[in-house]
Formats: sequence, C-alpha cells, structure tokens
Amino acid sequence: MNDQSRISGLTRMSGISALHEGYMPGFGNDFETEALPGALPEGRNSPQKCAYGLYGEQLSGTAFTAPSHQNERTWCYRIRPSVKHTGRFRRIDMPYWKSAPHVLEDVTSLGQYRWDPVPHSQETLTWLTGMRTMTTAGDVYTQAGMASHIYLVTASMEDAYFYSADSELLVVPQDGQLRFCTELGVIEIAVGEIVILPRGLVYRVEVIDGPARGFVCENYGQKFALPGRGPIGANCMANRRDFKVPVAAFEDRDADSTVTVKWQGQFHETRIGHSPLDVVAWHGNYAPVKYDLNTYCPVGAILFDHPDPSIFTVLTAPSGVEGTANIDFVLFRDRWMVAENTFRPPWYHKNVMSELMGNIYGQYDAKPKGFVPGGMSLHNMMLPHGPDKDAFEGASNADLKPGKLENTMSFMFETRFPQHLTEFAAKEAPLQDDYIDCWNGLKKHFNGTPEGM
Ligand SMILES: O=C(O)Cc1cc(O)ccc1O
Ligand SMILES: [Fe+2]
Repeated sequence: MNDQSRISGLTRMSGISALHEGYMPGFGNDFETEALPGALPEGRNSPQKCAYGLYGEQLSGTAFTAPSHQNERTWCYRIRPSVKHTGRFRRIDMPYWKSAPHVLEDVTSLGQYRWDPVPHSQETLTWLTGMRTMTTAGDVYTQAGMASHIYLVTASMEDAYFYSADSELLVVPQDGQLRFCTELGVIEIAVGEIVILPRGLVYRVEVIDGPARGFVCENYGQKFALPGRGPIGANCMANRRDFKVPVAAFEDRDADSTVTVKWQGQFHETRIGHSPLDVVAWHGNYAPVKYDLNTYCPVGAILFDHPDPSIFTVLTAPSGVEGTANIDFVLFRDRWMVAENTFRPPWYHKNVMSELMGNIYGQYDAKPKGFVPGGMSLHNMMLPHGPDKDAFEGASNADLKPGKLENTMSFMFETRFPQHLTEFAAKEAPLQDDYIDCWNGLKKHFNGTPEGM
C-alpha cells in the first residue's frame, strides 16, 4: 500500500490508486477528478487521442435532451470502453430480489404491517445474494415506482461486479460498514450515512465490518433530488455541501470476473477477464454520492402543532405529477419538541401515499415499543395508522416542557404507489402478527361532555 491507495484515512482495496484523497463536496454539481495527472482532457470532452491511451466515454443519466437543470451525464476516461466489460449474457436466478409489478394471489398487502429485524445470516451472502425484497410498487418496465429491500451481507464480492439498469439505489445501513468500489471512485459508509448508486454505474461491494444489514430503496423512476425549500429559504434540511462524491480511483487488474446486470427485473451475467473499475479520470454531474444523516438540519414548528412529515424530506424523486413524489426519503432524527398545547407525536392519519418505515436506531415517538432498530413497518395507501395506545396516553398527558428526542433515527420511503408484499415479507421475514393490537387499548373517551373523560 502506498499513499495513493488510501482514502479517508481508511485503507483501500489493493490495486486501486488515486492521486486525490477522499471526497468532493456537493450534490449534482459539475465535478472533475483524475487519478493520474493530465488524464482529464482540458476544455473538451473527446480529443482525437486521450492521454495515457485512455478511451473517452459518456455515461448518460438523463435523456440527452432533458432540461439543463435536470440534465446529468459524466465523461469517463477509461482503460477500456464499457463495451469490453460485457459479453454474451446468461440469465441467472436471484430469487430474493423482486421487481414490480409483483402482485401475488395469496399475499394480502392491505393491512398495517410491522416486522422485527430480519436476523443476520450464517450463510455467505453478498450484496446480490443477500438482497431481500420486502415490497414492490409501480412498474419497472415503465420506469415508475420502487422496491424496498433489506440487505444481509456477510461477504465481499470478489472479482464480481454489478450494475442496475433498472434503478438507482438509495442505501441506508443499519448495522456494519460497507465499501462501494465504483467506476467513479470508492465510497465507504457506516450507520448514520446513506449512499446513492446511480442507474448504470458498475460497482463491487466489500464488507469493512460485518455482518452488514440495512435498507435499500430501489428507485425505478426519475433520480433523487433535493426538495425545494420554499419559504424556508436557502438553508436547513439537507445542504448540498454535506453530500460527498468520491475522487477518481481505478483498477488495472486482469482476473476472471463476472459482471451481473439487473435489467427489466431479470438478472444476467457476463464473464470478462479484467476489472471494469478502470476509469482513471472523469468529469460531470452523474455520480455516486454519500451523505451523513447527522448533518441533516431538521426544521419544525416552534409554537404549536407540527407540520406534515414532508418537512423532514432529505431527498425526493419526482414522479412527473408536481408535488406527488415517486419516492420521498424522510428522516426522523433527534430533535427538540417545543410545541405548546399540542399533541406532539405523529397524529392519526390516512395517506394517499404509502409509507414504508425503517428504524436505524433508538425509539420512534409514535411507537415506543415494537418498532425496533432493524425493524420495518408498512402503512399502505389509505390505511389508517398513528400512535399506539401508550404513545397516545403518554403524549396526551405529558407536561409540555421543551423536551429532546435523543438517540433516535428512523426513516420513511413514501411513494405515491401502493406497495405489494413479497413472499419473503409475508412468509419468511419476522412479521409481527400482533402489530394491529397496538391500537387495541385506545378507549372511547367521548361521553357527551366537552372535557371528555
Ligand atoms: O406514520 C408515521 O409515523 C410518519 C408520520 C409522521 C408524522 O409526524 C406525520 C405523518 C406521518 O405519516
Ligand atoms: Fe404515517
């Protein structure tokens, strides 16, 4: 290992080299980075001959003609063009990774559901074989909707690479640490951070600290973006500079390798004789990115009531219908509660969107018990839900001093599409059969007097 093979103070995998260390700040801005001096062409994209004998190649994340504020593409200068990183494809099975539409006759998705954490596995499971789809929504064929997954990873991918042509992946770790060695650089993430892996980006996933478990939102639709802040103004919520894009890093390594592609819900494998992570330099705005959720600045009510949870949106993936997201990624982190004469936890509600929640750590205010770290819940389209009995009683009678919710981090994948349970979610994962009973004890207080009981 030399200095060129270190990033963020952590040792990188052997054979990868980068001149710059770490990450570049920003979200969706134009980055440029080179792992060898002079590898990036100056002032043009496509010189007649690229430095170092590299091939120039464009990776388009949006249609060529997408409006300029949404247009995303990256120019890569690589040892071989990507066409040399695929060959004839052979279809393979990935039985636990499902895509929408996936509606099962004998599985009912109408219901309030909650799961205990899916236990870690004793098996050797990689990023691909360890992916367990919980719900699917929309339609992968028409690039609308999403899927939610749990990953259980015990082993690094070795000489094995992957890309999803179907989707970008939003990864939310809950246990362990992972390293994403991508075409555009290396990202390492731990609990409390997230990573976005763009559609079409080739990568390998290594375990830094395992076994690793977490949640994935697979977005079939338009890319995640930062939500407009409206009257909140230019600051707070997620700030662009807190997102981190990796510097260029490449492998020049010959080894029998596989590249697996997810395409229209199917998995296909191809064999090549070298690492496809061979981008020596790149510039552009289509890139993987990580974000530390602890840098999210929550905004809320400071006198009474509380706004809709959209106030906690970290990222939003538009659907084409204004204000109605394909997916919102919403964060419930530690924060102060200060509202006067207010029922402070989430109110009871029914939502046209469907809400899939995951607990990263700590206790969620609407569900003091039962919704545990690593666990998930689903409140599907137009299904009523809200605080359980204990949360209701506690919050209705609490002394309303300012109070801090501490050591807590949960999130929601909220989509305009109803979510359908997979067989795994309905039959194999630790579904809590008694979840619905958490509202059993809610009493009728109405007795005809204005005070109630
Ligand atoms: O259901 C939930 O717990 C999430 C949620 C929180 C909130 O404060 C308001 C609405 C909502 O769906
Ligand atoms: Fe809700």
